[in-house]
Amino acid sequence: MDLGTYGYPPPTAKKIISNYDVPEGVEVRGRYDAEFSKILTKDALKFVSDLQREFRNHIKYALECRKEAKRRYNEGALPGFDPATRYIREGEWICASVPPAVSDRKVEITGPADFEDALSPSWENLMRGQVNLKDAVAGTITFHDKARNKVYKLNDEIAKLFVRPRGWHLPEAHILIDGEPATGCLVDFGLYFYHNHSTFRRTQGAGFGPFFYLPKMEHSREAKIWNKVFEKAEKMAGIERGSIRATVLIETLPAVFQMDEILYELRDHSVGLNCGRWDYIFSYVKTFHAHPDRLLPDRVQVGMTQHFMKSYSELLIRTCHRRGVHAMGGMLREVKAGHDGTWAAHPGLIPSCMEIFNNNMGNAPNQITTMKREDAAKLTEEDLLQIPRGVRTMEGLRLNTRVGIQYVAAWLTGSGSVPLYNLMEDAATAEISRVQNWQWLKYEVELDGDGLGVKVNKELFGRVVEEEMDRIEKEVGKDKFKKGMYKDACKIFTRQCTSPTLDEFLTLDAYNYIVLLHPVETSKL
Ligand SMILES: CC(=O)SCCNC(=O)CCNC(=O)[C@H](O)C(C)(C)COP(=O)(O)OP(=O)(O)OC[C@H]1O[C@@H](n2cnc3c(N)ncnc32)[C@H](O)[C@@H]1OP(=O)(O)O
Ligand SMILES: O=CC(=O)O
Ligand SMILES: [Mg+2]
Repeated sequence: MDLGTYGYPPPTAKKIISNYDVPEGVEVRGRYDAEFSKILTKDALKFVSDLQREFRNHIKYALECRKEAKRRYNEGALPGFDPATRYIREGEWICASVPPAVSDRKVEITGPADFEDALSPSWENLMRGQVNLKDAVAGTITFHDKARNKVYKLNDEIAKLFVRPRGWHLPEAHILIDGEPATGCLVDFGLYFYHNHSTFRRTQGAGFGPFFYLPKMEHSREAKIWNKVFEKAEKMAGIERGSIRATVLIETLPAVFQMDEILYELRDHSVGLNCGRWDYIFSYVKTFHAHPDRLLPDRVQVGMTQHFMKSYSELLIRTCHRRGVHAMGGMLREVKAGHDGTWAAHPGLIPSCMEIFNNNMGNAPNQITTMKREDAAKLTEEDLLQIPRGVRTMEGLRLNTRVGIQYVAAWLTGSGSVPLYNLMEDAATAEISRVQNWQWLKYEVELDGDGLGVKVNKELFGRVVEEEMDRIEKEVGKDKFKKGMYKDACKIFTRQCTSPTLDEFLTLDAYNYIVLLHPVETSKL
């Protein structure tokens, strides 16, 4: 049978069996579950399909523009500030004032409300995520871990939820709107907003919200679409314009030249920008994948002290504070530089993060008015693009391969966030491993840090893959190795590292492996 893209049958004479009550033009091809049906209500799906129909052409256009920019970078052009929007960068304007509910954001725990880097977007994960979010906003979420006989419930004082929908590029293959897969982020946003806006504003946002993180944008035209989506949502809900607030992750290289423009588009809905450093490194490689003079050293050497990273975070702080909103970022170095808060991926990190921010900021909730970083105004395109310094080693190649394969194996089996070798791996960090291997192979780079003059080529990589698979098997044990999807992961990762053209996203290809469509039966007609 021809399964077409994402494995669903082409629209011939098939009758979909689904117990979901759907509006006109919408098909739900994910597994039916009574819990999910409380999320996938006809009205909520109608809201999602309205968003899809109104914005699909804007989204298609924005993704086409990404391709066009890529073509230019591949021909040698560099990303830079857009002369056409100088008036926005130089103009005096500020964003709407920060809602009191989120004025202090010194430490944000990541994971629980993430549909993005930390999540494998299977139907089960996404829908369970929506069910959990609804219960969390209602304050009723509980979990009984039977194996450990432990019951989890919310404390009296709870963190404010920021939900991170997927990036613009990811489809949701289990929901078809007018015969096409829905845009993943509109499903994530639409279902969550529809069910929770009212409770959220009452219990968490002090009249504002819901709050969002927006990932992986490359241009302000993409922020403009989000702004319009927010306005439409506010209108549908009958709430004041500017109620919804979002922090945009600056995590692509082109977006660093668009920070003012992105804030400007979202000025009624913004609560700042965040340095998404891992995707940013990935994006550096991707943007310059046709530039052999811009090869990265080992992944572990690309930290915040690299000039291009330091410049990016300083310009982000300056931009945010000039426009009256938060600059979210990293730790000690960054709090001193002017960041207003950080992410912690594990609760064990919270006390030290909190201590560092409290010690450096005193009782102030943030540094928006006190750390203007006007000095960062002098940062140039050259600063933001400076080639990272360091060396490449065999261990770097091995680690990328070992981590990349294990991450993809975990992702294929439902986990998007995996602690490996004392680091928290997610889709963004796995992307660095993938594109770095691709780049080194493509340009047959010399591993100059080992002093052996070894060049990376397909033969060497093939051996590395074999040896690292053996090592993974030893580390995780034969049983887990057999049951896990390590061989599929190895196939996906290796294909992407060696393909003649660089795949846009690791997860786009891997998504085909996790789409599980609802059974179909042949129509009697
Ligand atoms: C580039 C980026 O996008 S960065 C952000 C993306 N990455 C993330 O968000 C990662 C988030 N982190 C996680 O999901 C988890 O920490 C994991 C899955 C990696 C590890 O989880 P576990 O295996 O449960 O870790 P561990 O056993 O050390 O956890 C200790 C306790 O902290 C809890 N915990 C761990 N991480 C988190 C978290 N992020 N949020 C809330 N609670 C957490 C665990 O539930 C556990 O609680 P318990 O002892 O009461 O049962
Ligand atoms: O989303 C965060 C990142 O670093 O990427
Ligand atoms: Mg990211």
